[in-house]
Amino acid sequence: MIEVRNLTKRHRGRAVVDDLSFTVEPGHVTGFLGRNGAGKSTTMRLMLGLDHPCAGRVLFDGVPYRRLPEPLRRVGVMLSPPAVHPGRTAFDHLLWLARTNRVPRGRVGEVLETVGLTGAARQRAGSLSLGMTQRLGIAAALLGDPPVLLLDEPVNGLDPEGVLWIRGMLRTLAAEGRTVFFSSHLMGETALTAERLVVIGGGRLLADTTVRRFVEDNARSHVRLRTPEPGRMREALAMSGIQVGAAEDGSLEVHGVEAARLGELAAANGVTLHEVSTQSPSLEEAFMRLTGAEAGARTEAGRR
Ligand SMILES: Nc1ncnc2c1ncn2[C@@H]1O[C@H](COP(=O)(O)OP(=O)(O)OP(=O)(O)O)[C@@H](O)[C@H]1O
Repeated sequence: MIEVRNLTKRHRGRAVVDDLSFTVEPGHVTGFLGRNGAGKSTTMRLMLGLDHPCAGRVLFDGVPYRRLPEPLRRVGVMLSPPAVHPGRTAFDHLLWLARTNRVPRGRVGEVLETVGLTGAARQRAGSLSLGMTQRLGIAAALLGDPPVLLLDEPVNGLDPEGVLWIRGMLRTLAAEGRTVFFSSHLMGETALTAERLVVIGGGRLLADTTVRRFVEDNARSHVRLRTPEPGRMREALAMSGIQVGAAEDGSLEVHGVEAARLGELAAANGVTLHEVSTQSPSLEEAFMRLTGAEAGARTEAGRR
């Protein structure tokens, strides 16, 4: 479990992480989302003791990172891009990490296999593709078989196959009872990978909830209507006091009215429909709505 308590960091008097508190539980994949400059990297650095907080603390199963006796065995970390010596082979990079952390040598081959890098074990790290370097970073994070994983943008640089692989990997690790926390700016990917979300804006906590709840709370579904008679459909809707918007593809968008009612209305008015479908909102829509509202509120507060 990771506990972030009242974490605060100021740079030149400005709070970039502002009284941030959240808990990351084991057994789930938790995504860490925020717009550019929201404070994700600073938070991660503070979590790992790479930066000193002005206030607050972060505990990994009750212990601050710096006080963990064998950190590699307690918290697997991958910062983006992974820090790898370009002249060392993938194998030697992991062997060096294993030796300096009292991890058995045999574990190196195991994690190389887990991340699909066995064939590239003797390749110098500097000659690995971005996707392979990410895999090597994940191998290093897994080396100590830690109960907690903290990954900064683990999907960066991975091809579609790699993205699928990491999704399965993170879910498997969480299903094994580990605490899995990863930052990302890819909403679609986060929605598919994470069960829980921590969302920050302006260094403050905006949401700490499940992906499903976050979407339900921050975005609404709507009905899409496609018709060869948009003018007549608009008229029929207007007669019933229903407001309608237009999507970029020319279809009509209706909020707050059930698809069945719209179909019946079209039939009653003799309007041909080619599509009546309920569109579920995406994590991206929910995120934009929440973080947009929060950024607007901060701008307003700044003006006052
Ligand atoms: N050493 C520093 N000195 C001054 N300001 C800093 C410093 N480090 C970070 N900041 C500021 O703190 C804010 C948060 O930065 P941070 O890199 O943590 O955000 P982020 O959410 O990781 O963004 P991104 O997705 O762009 O990486 C930014 O406004 C940044 O300019």
